[in-house]
Amino acid sequence: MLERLIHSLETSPVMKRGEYNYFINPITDGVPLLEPALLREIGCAMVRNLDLAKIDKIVVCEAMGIHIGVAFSMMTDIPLVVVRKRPYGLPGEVAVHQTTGYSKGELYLNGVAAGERVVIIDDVCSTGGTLRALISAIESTGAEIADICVVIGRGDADIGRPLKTLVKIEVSETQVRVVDTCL
Ligand SMILES: O=P(O)(O)OC[C@H]1O[C@H](OP(=O)(O)OP(=O)(O)O)[C@H](O)[C@@H]1O
Ligand SMILES: Nc1nc2[nH]cnc2c(=O)[nH]1
Repeated sequence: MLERLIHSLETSPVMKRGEYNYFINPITDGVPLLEPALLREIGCAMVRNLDLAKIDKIVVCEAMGIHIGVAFSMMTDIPLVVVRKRPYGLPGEVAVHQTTGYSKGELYLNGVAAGERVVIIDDVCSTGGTLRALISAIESTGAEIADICVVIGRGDADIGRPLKTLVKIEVSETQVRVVDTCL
């Protein structure tokens, strides 16, 4: 279990984005190639690790939450909401600011309503800026966040809530090391 993910991480190249050591991996970048078996491995691990009782919606963030969210939605039959990086101007749309280790932008949430129970999933949590933005957007709708899970955790970001990770990594200038797993 998780052998494919661990192998793909420990063979990931690392590049500089400013001062930030950015690892490149199929799950977090879609390149060079996303193997179905890797996606299945992650979907199964998420189903095992998340509390899915009475969940109305899965919330993911564009872009690299989408393939994970699609796999998870098809395995659980729970509908998927994609938080986008451009506005649609629909009634009730919530805009929040996102800051990561190497970028800043706006996120736009549609399709989540007061009283609903949602889970948030994403590819990676590093500074926690994206998850904090998603949490703030969902809280402002009056929906309840039942669980949060990322495939990869790097660092010890505080998102103000419990965070489940399938694997934890350390990233140096040249290398990714898996230091813990959910198993
Ligand atoms: O914990 P953080 O520092 O916020 O980093 C994590 C976020 O960074 C990446 O998103 P990014 O905004 O780079 O966009 P992408 O998904 O389009 O690659 C990734 O998909 C996470 O959502
Ligand atoms: N691919 C990739 N996505 C990220 N999102 C936040 N940090 C990283 C990183 O180092 N690599």
